[in-house]
Amino acid sequence: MVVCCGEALIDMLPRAATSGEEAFAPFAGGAVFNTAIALARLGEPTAFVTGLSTDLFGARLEATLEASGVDHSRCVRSARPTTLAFVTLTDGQAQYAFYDENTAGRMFAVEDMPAAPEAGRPHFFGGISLVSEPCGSAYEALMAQVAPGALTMIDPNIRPGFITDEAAYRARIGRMTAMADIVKLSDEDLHWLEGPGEIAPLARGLLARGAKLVCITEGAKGARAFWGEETAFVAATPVTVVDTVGAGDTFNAGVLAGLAQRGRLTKAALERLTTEDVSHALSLGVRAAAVTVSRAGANPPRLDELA
Ligand SMILES: Nc1ncnc2c1ncn2[C@@H]1O[C@H](COP(=O)(O)OP(=O)(O)OP(=O)(O)O)[C@@H](O)[C@H]1O
Ligand SMILES: O=C(O)C(=O)C[C@H](O)[C@H](O)CO
Repeated sequence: MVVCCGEALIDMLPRAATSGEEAFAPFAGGAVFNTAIALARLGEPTAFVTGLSTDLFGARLEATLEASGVDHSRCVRSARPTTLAFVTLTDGQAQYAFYDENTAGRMFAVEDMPAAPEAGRPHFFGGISLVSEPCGSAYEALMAQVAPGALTMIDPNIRPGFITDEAAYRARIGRMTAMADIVKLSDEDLHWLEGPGEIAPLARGLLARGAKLVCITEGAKGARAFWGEETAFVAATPVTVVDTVGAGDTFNAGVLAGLAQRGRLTKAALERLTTEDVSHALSLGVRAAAVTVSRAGANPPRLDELA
């Protein structure tokens, strides 16, 4: 079972109203929520840890978790509101404005979890929860608790417009990427974190700081991976893009599910990665993400929708 830890929110997506005025429609989202849903729909046993509101949107998020078969028994319920993300689209490319003041997700605390963390299970972290406080500190502490005994993966999913204390955020992502066995970054995230330059040496810098596998996504081009002295590339699946919401999140689930299918989702097994393992994982990530970009909101695919 993979444990996904981070934000569940509502993406408000622009819709042309019949009157011609602007309107927004709610879709279940949050980077880590999307990864959890995608993993379960790809057939991997999945648990989700977050601060979940009991409001109308929280109930909708919980219903989506339930319908997708995600174990949500460790979510912290509260009457605080659900975090909202207002999305603008330019040629399908999403930009986000987040509203997380005093929300159930932002106020998440490890000590409020109804059951103890699942030590020993693979854990996934990321998203805007690593920017805000107090949840950022809570997820970092949870990662520090599980990382010595369990495989961990991080996708910081960097949203520069949302970061207020850049020095503190850079320090946190530096500590968490050094703790993680698998680091995923988009090419834009890689340059925001590591500066300008060729992708390969920047990715290898992350390997030198402790990661065993680094995945770099390049939008419509596809995705690359770096491990040991090796590298692999899988081209994106060409599709008609509706919106890119959840592309990277679904890709992450494909990578985790692909590694699990090859028996590589433990710290020890990750040391013995082969090109076939990584190509299988990248290819599942790329194919699943292509379905996500081809429909509205994140809404990741089930395994039987990949054909
Ligand atoms: N236009 C596209 N056509 C086909 N596949 C795409 C397209 N855009 C993205 N993808 C797939 O999704 C993967 C992740 O996309 P991207 O690099 O944009 O990640 P990201 O920036 O983390 O995404 P997001 O933050 O929107 O979730 C890509 O590697 C690719 O496989
Ligand atoms: O949770 C995050 O970090 C997000 O960026 C969430 C977005 O609103 C969206 O659901 C996924 O990219």
